[in-house]
Amino acid sequence: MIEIQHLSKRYGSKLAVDDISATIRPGMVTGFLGPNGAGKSTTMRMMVGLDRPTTGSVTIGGRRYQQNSAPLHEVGALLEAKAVHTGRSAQNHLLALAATHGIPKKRVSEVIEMTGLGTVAKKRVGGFSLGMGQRLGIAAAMLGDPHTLILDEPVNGLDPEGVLWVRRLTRQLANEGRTVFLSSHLMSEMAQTADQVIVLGKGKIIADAPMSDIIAASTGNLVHVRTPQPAELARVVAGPDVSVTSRENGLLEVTGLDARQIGESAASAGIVLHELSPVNASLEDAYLELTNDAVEYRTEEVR
Ligand SMILES: Nc1ncnc2c1ncn2[C@@H]1O[C@H](COP(=O)(O)OP(=O)(O)OP(=O)(O)O)[C@@H](O)[C@H]1O
Repeated sequence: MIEIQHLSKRYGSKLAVDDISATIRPGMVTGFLGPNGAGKSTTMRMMVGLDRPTTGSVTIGGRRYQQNSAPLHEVGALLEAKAVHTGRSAQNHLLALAATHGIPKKRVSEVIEMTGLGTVAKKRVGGFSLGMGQRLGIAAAMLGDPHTLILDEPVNGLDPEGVLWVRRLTRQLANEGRTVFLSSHLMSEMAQTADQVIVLGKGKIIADAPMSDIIAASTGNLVHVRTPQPAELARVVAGPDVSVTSRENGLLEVTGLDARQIGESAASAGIVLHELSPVNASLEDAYLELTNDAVEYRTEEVR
């Protein structure tokens, strides 16, 4: 379990993380979502003691990272995939890491196997692609067989097969009862990976909810109705939770009823319909809407 309490981080005049509190539970995959610059990496760095909080605290398994006597057994983290001595082979990098943490050599072979690095384990890390670097980073995070995994953009640079692999691996680790916390700026990726999602925007938490709730909220029941009798239709569908908005030439936007209910009301009143179409906002739209005010760097629209 990771507990974040009133955590803030200021860099000069920039408040990168702004008083956030959250609990990240074991046995599930928690996604950490937000646009570039939202403060995800800074939060994750504070979790593992690489950055010092300006205020507040983070504990993992009830202790601050620095208080863990065997941190690699408690927490595995992938933060900067390429933060590796590039002259070494992947295997030697992992062996050195294992040796300094009292981890047996056998475990190195296991994580190499687990991350699919077998064929490149003896190659110099300097020549690794971004994807292979990510796999090596995940191998290093897994070395101590930790209870908690913190992965910053783990699918970055991976091919589709690699993305699927990360998804299965994180699911398996969560099923084993571990705490799995991973960041992404892609809603589509998170939708398929995370059980719970924390959305960060400009250093603040703007949502902390089960993924299924976020998906359900994004598919509200807006229905487009086109009819030559808009006033009559508005009258027959009227109700306390129903709203009807008139758009251009006979198009009505109805919320609060689904297409079947509207169609049946229209039929029983003898109203002609030219169009009856449910409009489902995509999950990506919901995410953009959620983070719209919280985007740090906006690309100017090309004219
Ligand atoms: N060492 C630093 N010094 C000054 N500002 C920093 C530092 N690290 C991060 N920042 C700023 O803090 C804010 C949050 O950055 P952070 O990297 O945590 O965001 P992020 O959500 O991880 O985004 P990305 O996906 O782009 O990495 C940004 O405005 C960034 O420029």
